[in-house]
Amino acid sequence: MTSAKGLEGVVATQSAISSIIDDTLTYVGYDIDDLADNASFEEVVYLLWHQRLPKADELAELKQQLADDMSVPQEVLDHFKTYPITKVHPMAALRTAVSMLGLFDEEAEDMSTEANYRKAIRIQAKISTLVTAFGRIRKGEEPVAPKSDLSYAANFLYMLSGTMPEDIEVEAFNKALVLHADHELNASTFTARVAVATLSDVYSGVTAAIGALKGPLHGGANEQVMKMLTEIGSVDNVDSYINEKLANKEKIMGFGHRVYRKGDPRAKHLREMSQKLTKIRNEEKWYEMSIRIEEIVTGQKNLPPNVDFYSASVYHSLNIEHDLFTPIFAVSRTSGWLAHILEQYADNRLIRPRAEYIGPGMQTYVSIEER
Ligand SMILES: CC(=O)SCCNC(=O)CCNC(=O)[C@H](O)C(C)(C)COP(=O)(O)OP(=O)(O)OC[C@H]1O[C@@H](n2cnc3c(N)ncnc32)[C@H](O)[C@@H]1OP(=O)(O)O
Ligand SMILES: O=C([O-])CC(=O)C(=O)O
Repeated sequence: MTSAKGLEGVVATQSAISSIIDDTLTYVGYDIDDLADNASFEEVVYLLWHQRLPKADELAELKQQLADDMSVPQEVLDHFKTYPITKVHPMAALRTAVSMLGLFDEEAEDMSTEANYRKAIRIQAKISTLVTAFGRIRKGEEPVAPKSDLSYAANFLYMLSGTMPEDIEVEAFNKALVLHADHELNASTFTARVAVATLSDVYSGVTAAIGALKGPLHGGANEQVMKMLTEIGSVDNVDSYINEKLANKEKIMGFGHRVYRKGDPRAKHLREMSQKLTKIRNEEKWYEMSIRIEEIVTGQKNLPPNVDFYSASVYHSLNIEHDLFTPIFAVSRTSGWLAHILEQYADNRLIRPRAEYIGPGMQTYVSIEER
């Protein structure tokens, strides 16, 4: 037996949801550039779950279902107040909260296709309520109830800030949600599929996936990018900061990718949004610093930015607290996780690879007195 470290290059499943071929990302055959420029997040959710774009009435129905299901059991909100709330990372809180949601879902153990689809809608609806409510409760503010006439993107921003978002903010946020929705067999999606391939329930799959997304080599990188930008502080400091990191062989967060070689097609959309929003906010330094970092890292290491790099300055420009960046990634990626979970159930086989054993050969047990 031979092993591929990190399963690099291993094709572990078939999927009809999204593909990365020659650095082109598609959702069900639609180019991500096309979707980023034209689609609403709700349309993308439908696309990922049904493998076709919705007709107008189907989209209206999904939007209605999502709006109807956004409220979260009071017990889950109250539970937030029992956490050491100013210290816990919001991704850790979200991981617990999604698991707890399952306790209040009467259909949690119903494994029928219909019940699993209904749970997908409920989880997608409630996850943005959870993130925004946590963001408020930890500051001593009351959660804000969603408005049923707002889009998913607008509702998130509204529930988080308590004020109506501007059109440009909704446009940027919707685009970010579309861009993050799915990405073939990334680590968190694989995690979700492994969990449910044991025929565990949907909540297990999403909870496990949140845990995998949290790490800085995956979704957690967007928060680390903002930490780095904040530490650098100004364009003048970029060169020395980045050169020192590279000389010390440290990783620059938001760069590199396991699959893309020429570059992540999502990054340019976020770069464009970052330029627009930082200009509107009169805080161009975040964009200018990012551009200079990109020049250095691509120039010296030939590593292009990934989706996490420019999303940081975009979310910062939307006045979102930095530790909520990864939970926002989770809000969007939940749609992809759920699509993969439903696909896994539809043609399931336990996922159980092998390990190449590299430990000692056969040994004889020695009693504790003789060791
Ligand atoms: C949504 C997402 O999950 S996108 C990815 C988000 N994560 C990040 O941005 C974190 C920074 N990037 C990384 O750590 C990596 O590029 C990953 C995890 C994304 C991909 O990792 P892998 O395919 O396993 O590549 P690996 O980590 O083995 O790196 C290969 C080489 O490139 C270097 N490298 C990779 N990424 C970076 C980086 N961001 N900065 C500097 N060097 C890097 C490594 O040091 C290594 O060099 P070496 O061969 O001299 O030792
Ligand atoms: O595909 C990956 O390995 C990571 C990634 O870009 C994503 O999950 O969006």
